[in-house]
Order: sequence, then structure tokens, then C-alpha cells
Amino acid sequence: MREAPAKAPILVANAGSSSLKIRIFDSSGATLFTGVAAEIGGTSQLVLRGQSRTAALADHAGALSALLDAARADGFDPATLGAAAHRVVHGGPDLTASCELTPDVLARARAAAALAPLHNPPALAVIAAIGRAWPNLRQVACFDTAFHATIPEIGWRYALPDLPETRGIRRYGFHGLSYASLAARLPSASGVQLPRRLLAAHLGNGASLCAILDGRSAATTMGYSPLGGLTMGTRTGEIDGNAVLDLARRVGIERAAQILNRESGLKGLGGASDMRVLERAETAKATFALDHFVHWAVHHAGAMIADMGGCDAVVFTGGIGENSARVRAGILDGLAYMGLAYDAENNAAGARRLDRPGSPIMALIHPADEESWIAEEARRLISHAA
Ligand SMILES: Nc1ncnc2c1ncn2[C@@H]1O[C@H](COP(=O)(O)OP(=O)(O)O)[C@@H](O)[C@H]1O
Ligand SMILES: CC(=O)OP(=O)(O)O
Ligand SMILES: [Mg+2]
Repeated sequence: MREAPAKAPILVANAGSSSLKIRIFDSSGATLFTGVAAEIGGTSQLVLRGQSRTAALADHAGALSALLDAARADGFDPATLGAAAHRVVHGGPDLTASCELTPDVLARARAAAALAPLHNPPALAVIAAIGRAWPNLRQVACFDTAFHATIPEIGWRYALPDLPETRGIRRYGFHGLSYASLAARLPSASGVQLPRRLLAAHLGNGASLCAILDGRSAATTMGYSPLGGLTMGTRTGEIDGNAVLDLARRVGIERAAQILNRESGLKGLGGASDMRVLERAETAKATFALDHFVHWAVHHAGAMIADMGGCDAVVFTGGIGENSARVRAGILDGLAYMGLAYDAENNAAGARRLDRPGSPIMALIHPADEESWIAEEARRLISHAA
């Protein structure tokens, strides 16, 4: 028997280009099940109860079904779910708030798929697979772009003419679910009031910075797609438009997209997209890739800080931001010109608070938790509409 939707468990799906993270939350926000499928598309990894094992997962639908089998084996009955909620990276120009997935919303998310080629298609595949398995289950989409809807036009507009053919080509910004949850939860997690001018750094496989002014996004480094801004695991970060055109002329659009999105960044420079591998390698190439990551993070931080008219705190989140003391140290050293002073021991230990007494700027670590934020959004939406 299905419980009333507002009380029933919610399944959250966070689909990446080659991964799928699933979490199931009960109505108190406690996690009932967590599972991750990685390297989807061949010999894949299933991470369940902290243990990793190989599995053949051809696509995201296959990964979903393997993860739900594991949830069933743990005693969870998917028939009790009240809703499924999804991270959809690109909402396009119109989807600027979380919403229930209606045919119209789905059509708009499909239209935005070309703008986030690594992210939207897998999320849409998972939405479709759940729709096939449970046609009556309510589904909610939460967009990475939504938090940046507060950026003023001068910030989001490229200097392009207003032509029919340039419609929709603008900066959107991403990692918004991570930034929204950080802005909402940092005060209770760290015991400090939300700093007025907060430089947030989401450093994971994708990496970006956000200028959070009075709790709202004022600027961010990613633009039209999650390719722009910082050097990333496999993406270039900022690159001149004419260089992109020239690359497409040389190798064709498909191959150029592959190079820019999947073969560049840390992987292209250092031979591996995984920061842990680069840190261990200690080769000149690996060190250059790591230094490139830090250099461009500091470079773009300058722009974010200027857009806020200064900075009261820096906060690190995401796999690299939370775990790489070396990257954090590089970025914090690069911000020393503002007087920021941090405690090297606290940084090495990954403490929540990194600034030294007397530093005019705070430095913090905050664990990213997009999934529980998505679950809260979904619960709010379905209980509102119930
Ligand atoms: N202990 C660690 N030290 C350095 N880097 C780490 C550590 N743990 C994870 N990372 C890095 O975090 C990145 C993945 O971040 P994550 O936020 O999990 O990615 P995604 O964007 O796929 O969600 C990888 O580059 C990985 O190497
Ligand atoms: C938007 C984006 O870059 O996401 P991720 O970091 O999960 O790749
Ligand atoms: Mg991520």
C-alpha cells in the first residue's frame, strides 16, 4: 500500500555523464538507501554499503535497475515510493525553479539537452526508465541552473547581437543545487551567520565558483554550458570562441565536442582526470595540470570577488574542495593578497574552519549534499500540490 505522498519515501537520482547516484530518503530526511553506479557503459562499478564491485552496466537505465535491485535486497520496496526527484543540470532559459515533471517540462528539459550534453541526456534516460516502471509515480526535476536566475542581465548576457539565431545563447551557470544548499545550510553547519560576500568553490569533476551576495547568486564562472570557467576533470574551462570554431573546422563538430568536454582539463594536461591520481603521480605533467587548476581558480576568483565588491568568506565544497588539502592551500595562497590567512594544520586535516584568528576573511569547508537538498525540494513541491 502506498503511503500519502507527503509521508512516503523519496528517491533522488543524480545522473552524471557516466555515473548515477541514488539515495532514498524517508519523510524525516534520513537516508534509507544509497547506491552509486560509476563508469557506466561497459565494465562498471557498483558501490553499495561502502563496498565496490564490478558489474556490466550498459547504460543509465541498466544502472538504475541494478541499484533498485540492491535497494530491494536491502529490504526497501520501491512500490512504497511517494516521488522520484532528479538533478537536471540544464533547465534552459525558462525552467528557473524546481517543478513537477509534466509533459511540457520534459519537452523543455529535452530541448536543453544539447546545452549540457554530458548531463541532461542521462538524467532524461533515468526519468524515462522510472516512468516506464511506475507510470503513476510523481517525478520532480531540480535544475542546476535555477539558483543563478538572480544574476542580473549585465552578468548573464554575452555581447552578442539580439538575433533569432542567437536566441538562448547566454550564460546560465551550474552547480546551483550545491550552491543553494550551501547558502541555506552553511550557518547551521558552521555556526556562523551567512557571510554577506561569499566566494563558494564547488570543485569536483566539474568545477565552478559562485559569488554569493546576500545569499543569492551574483555571478558564476560557468556560462552557456558546464564547459566554461575553471579548468576541470575533462573539460577545458574558458576557451576562446574562435579556437572552438577552428577545432570544429579541423576535426568536425562531434570530435571537437568530445575533445573539449571529455579529453581536456586535468586529463588533457596531466593524463588523468582524478585529482588523487595527479597528486600521487608527482610527474612534471601531473604537477602542471594541478598548478593549472589552481592558477585558473585563483584567476576567476578575482572576477567573482570584484563582482561582490570584496569578500568576507571563501568556502570549499565538492570532491576536490572537501578532500584536497593541496588544492585548497594553492587557492588560499593565491588569495593571500586580500589578507586571508589560514591554518596549515587545519587545512591538512580538512577541518571545517580554516582561517587563522585575525584573518579578515573566513575560510571554510562545507560538504556538498545535492541529494538531500533535492529531496527537500521535492517534498515541498509534492506536499504543496497534495
Ligand atoms: N581524498 C581526495 N584527495 C584529492 N582529491 C579527491 C579526494 N577524494 C576525491 N577527490 C577528487 O574529487 C573529484 C570528484 O569530485 P566529486 O564531487 O565526487 O565529482 P562529481 O562532480 O562527479 O560529483 C575527483 O577529481 C577526485 O579525484
Ligand atoms: C554541472 C556540472 O559540471 O556537474 P558535475 O560537476 O557533476 O559534472
Ligand atoms: Mg558533482
